[in-house]
Amino acid sequence: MSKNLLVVEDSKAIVSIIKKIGESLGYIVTVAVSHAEVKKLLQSKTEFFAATIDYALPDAENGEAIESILSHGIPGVVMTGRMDDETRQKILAQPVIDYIPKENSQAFMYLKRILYWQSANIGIGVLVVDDSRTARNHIHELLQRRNFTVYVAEGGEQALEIIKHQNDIKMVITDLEMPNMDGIELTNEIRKRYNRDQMSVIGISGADNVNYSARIIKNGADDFIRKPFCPEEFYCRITQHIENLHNIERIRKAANTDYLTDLPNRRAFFKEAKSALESYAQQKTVYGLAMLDIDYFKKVNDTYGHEAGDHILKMLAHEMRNHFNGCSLARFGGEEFVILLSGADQGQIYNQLDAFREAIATDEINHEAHQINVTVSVGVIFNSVLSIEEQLNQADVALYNAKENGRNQIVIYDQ
Ligand SMILES: Nc1nc2c(ncn2[C@@H]2O[C@H](COP(=O)(O)OP(=O)(O)OP(=O)(O)O)[C@@H](O)[C@H]2O)c(=O)[nH]1
Repeated sequence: MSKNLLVVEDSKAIVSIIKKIGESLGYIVTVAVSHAEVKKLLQSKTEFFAATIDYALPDAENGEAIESILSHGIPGVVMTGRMDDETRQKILAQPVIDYIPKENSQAFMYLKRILYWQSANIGIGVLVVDDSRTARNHIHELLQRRNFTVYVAEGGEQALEIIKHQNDIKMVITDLEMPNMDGIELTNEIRKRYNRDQMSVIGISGADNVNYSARIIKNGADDFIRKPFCPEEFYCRITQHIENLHNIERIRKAANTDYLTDLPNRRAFFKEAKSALESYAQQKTVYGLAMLDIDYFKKVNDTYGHEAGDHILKMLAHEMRNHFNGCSLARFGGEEFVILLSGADQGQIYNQLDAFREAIATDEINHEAHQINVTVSVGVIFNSVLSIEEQLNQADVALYNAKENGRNQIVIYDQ
C-alpha cells in the first residue's frame, strides 16, 4: 500500500526534486509551503508515514514546524540550508529521523536513501545487547525511529537465545563490557552460526581502551562505535551495514535466478534438489524428476517474434508456479524447464504432470493481437539411487523420446 509523505518546503525548485524522489519510491506526496499549511494538514484525516521538513519557513523561521510535526508522531527528516553548529545541535536534540544540510546534490541522494530505508526497514530485526537499561533504551529509541523491529537482551546468553528464535534479525548491536558473556565472546558465538553476509554485528563501548575497536572487528564484528556517539553517526553506520547486507542478498538472488522468468536457474536448482533428494531418500518419499521442453519453439519465435517467445516463457513459468506450488522448479536454459515433485505414488505424480501438459495445450496465450497455442513434451524419472546429474540425463532421454513420439506427451524413463 502506498504511504503518504509530507513535504514541507517553500522553494518550488526543491519541492519538485523531493516530490520526484518521493514518487520514485512509491510515496504519495503532499506539499505544504508554510507552517500554517502544515497545521491545517495535521488537522486533516491523512495519516503521514514520514515528513521532510525545511527548517526555515516564511512563517516559522526557527524550525517551529519540526515540533508541530513530531508532536503528531510523524517521523521527520529535517532539511536545512543552515550549517551552523547551534542549529544542528538544536535539531538533533529533537527526535528527528535525521538532519540533512542542503549543501549540494548529494543531500538529495542521501534523502532518497533515508526515505527508501524508512519503509524498507519495516520487517528488519535489530537486536540490542547491553546490560545497562539506559543504554538499551536509548539505542532502542533511535532504531525505532527508523522503523526497525527492535529486540533487546541484557547479556550474551539471552542474545543468542533471541537470535535462535527470531529469524528476522539481521543486525546485532552489542556493548563490549558485560558480565558473564561479553560483547567479544558474543560476536564469536554469532560468527559460528552466521557469516557476515547473513548478519551484521556492531560493537559499542564507552571504555577508554583504544584497542577495543580493532579487537572486536578482528573477532568478527563489522564495525565499532564509541560512546557517546551522535545519532547522525549512528544512523550513517547502521544504514551502511543494512545496505551492504541488502546488496549481497540482491547479488545472491541475481546469481541464482533466471532473469526472464524469475524461476531458480540451473545452479540454484542443483543446490535445492540435492538437499530435497536426500530428505526424500531418508523419508522414503516417492518423487518424480521431470524435464520439460516447449515444442517447436523456434517456429513460435519465427512466426510471432522473439518478444512473443519471451512472453510465452514467462507465462509458462507462471503456470508452473500455479500447478507445482511448493515443488522445486527451474529454468535450465532456452525453452527447457525442470520440476522436482513428490507425491503419494508414481501415478499421482504422473497425473499432476499430465494435468499441467493438458492445461498448456488447451490454454491460448495472448500476445499483442495474437492468440498463441503451444504444447510441451516431458520426460520423467521416478525414484532413483543415481546422482542428480545422472537422473537428469535419464529424464532428458525420456524427453527426447517424447519428442520423437510426436511431442505434447509425457514419457517415463524405463529404468
Ligand atoms: N524468445 C526466446 N527464445 C529462446 C530463448 N532461449 C532459446 N530460445 C529459442 O528456442 C528455440 C529452440 O529451438 P530448437 O532447439 O530448435 O527446438 P524447438 O523449435 O522447440 O523444437 P523441438 O524442441 O524439437 O520441439 C530457438 O529458436 C531459440 O532461439 C529465449 O530466452 N527467448
